[in-house]
Amino acid sequence: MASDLPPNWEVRTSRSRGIDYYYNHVTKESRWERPEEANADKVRASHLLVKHRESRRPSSWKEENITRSKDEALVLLQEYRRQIVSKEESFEELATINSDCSSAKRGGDLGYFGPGMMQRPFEEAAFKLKVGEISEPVWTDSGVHIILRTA
Ligand SMILES: O=C(N[C@H](Cc1nc2ccccc2[nH]1)C(=O)O)c1cc2ccccc2s1
Repeated sequence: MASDLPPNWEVRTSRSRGIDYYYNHVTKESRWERPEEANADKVRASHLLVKHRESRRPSSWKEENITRSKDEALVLLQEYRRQIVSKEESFEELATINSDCSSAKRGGDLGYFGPGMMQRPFEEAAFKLKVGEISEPVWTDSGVHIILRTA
């Protein structure tokens, strides 16, 4: 995404070849290819996960043995989504209280991630979102999620 150079890099022109190269004045490294921002192919997102009895690990910090059905999990998640979209509650607040993922301790924040780092349905949904947008319910082997893209 960001086309500007990462910190400490500058463009120089090779005297012998007459073409641009890239020089890092801190590390004194030079290279022909343009250095990309570290997060160029990454997104940052938070999520609220509701697990069910068929989840890959039907247990969480909230509940040792999760027995709700998939349908019950979806009803719960859709109510959380309604409260967030109507601005009755914040995403961070509801994720902290209700998410069955350990990221609940960080308001649902998963940090930056790139392709191949999260379960595929989650990754595909997250990369489709614009910053600030909340997904529809997304099913993975872990349960059902709503995702907020934050960067
Ligand atoms: O896989 C995790 N937690 C699982 C539930 C889960 N399953 C997921 C699938 C996709 C994205 C996030 C997900 N979180 C658990 O607690 O059973 C992660 C927790 C955290 C915490 C901080 C940052 C990344 C992660 S990924």
